[in-house]
Amino acid sequence: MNNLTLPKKGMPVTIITGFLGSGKTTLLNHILNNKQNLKIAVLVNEFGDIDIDSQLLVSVEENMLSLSNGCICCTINDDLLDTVYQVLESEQKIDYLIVETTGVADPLPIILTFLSPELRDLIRLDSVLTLIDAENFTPKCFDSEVALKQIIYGDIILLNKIDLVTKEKIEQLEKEILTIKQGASILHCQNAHVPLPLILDIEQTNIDNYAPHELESSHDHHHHHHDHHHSHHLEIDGFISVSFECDRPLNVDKFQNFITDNIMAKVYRAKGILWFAESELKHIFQLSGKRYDLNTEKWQNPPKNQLVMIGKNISPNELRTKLKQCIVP
Ligand SMILES: Nc1nc2c(ncn2[C@@H]2O[C@H](COP(=O)(O)OP(=O)(O)OP(=O)(O)O)[C@@H](O)[C@H]2O)c(=O)[nH]1
Repeated sequence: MNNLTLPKKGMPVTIITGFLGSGKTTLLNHILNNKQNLKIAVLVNEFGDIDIDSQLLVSVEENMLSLSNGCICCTINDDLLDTVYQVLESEQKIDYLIVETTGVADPLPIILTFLSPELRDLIRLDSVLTLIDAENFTPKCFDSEVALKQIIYGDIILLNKIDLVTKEKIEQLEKEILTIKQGASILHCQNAHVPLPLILDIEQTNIDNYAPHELESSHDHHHHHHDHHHSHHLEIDGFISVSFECDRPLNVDKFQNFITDNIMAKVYRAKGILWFAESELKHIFQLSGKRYDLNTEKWQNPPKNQLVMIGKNISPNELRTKLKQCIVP
């Protein structure tokens, strides 16, 4: 990152957006692993009510801030402001702030918060990066309005997971993305590996692209752009999030059956930390679309199970009941 000369006016902020499972956390880890001496604060926001992402991130010590309580695009705008002030007032000088939105966040209210009078003289919104899952993306954007907005408001589109598709599919995806956003800047990547000078401190967000009435006090944003209430947080574009926690081990065979019989058919995205009676290791479960994997590492804390599942038309009670049947008696 020799090209970075920081800071310019105000602390730079990069927003990472992109649909469920597209590779946002993978990109954040890539940035944190290659940031060299840059002091980065990260703000992650989870759709589910268990904060799994911060456990999957490489350690950033005290500069890791988490907003779990729903979706930052909606009613926790004030929390977002407070958290940003906290970063700005931090005793150790922070060079850069990276915000990872949930996979179902509309990025516009978040962008507007950073461009609002409360923040725009203190920070500099550098760019909005949008991850796209090359394997699972469809032109209909999963019938999700937010997925479409993530592309429209992205300054750079990272077409990720290119290892899982053919060259022809990549070309076709590019065309589809360009019909959604004319003139989009698209980078291809695998495991979100892109040289950092191409994505950080690139000054791509142009405040002039946003109408003056949108750039008013951030306190008003969600009234203008969203009129849903707190209780709708976990149901956006028909996606609902179901969480499961328990401090007894699961039977691995029963869990495998649970995945094939229930999760694969109905759940679009799942992630979790799992404890199996048959293993002394911690298992990290990741599913997006039709693909899942289980990785292992050593437990650092007392073992337990934490799983978040996101999908449309899924029944929280049914999923939780079936998961309970996987617990070793
Ligand atoms: N094969 C392949 N897998 C990838 C690639 N990038 C990410 N993954 C995997 O895709 C899964 C989802 O990646 P994440 O980075 O957690 O996605 P995310 O956008 O943060 O997910 P949410 O926050 O839940 O929306 C993980 O299992 C990653 O290891 C890639 O380029 N190729």
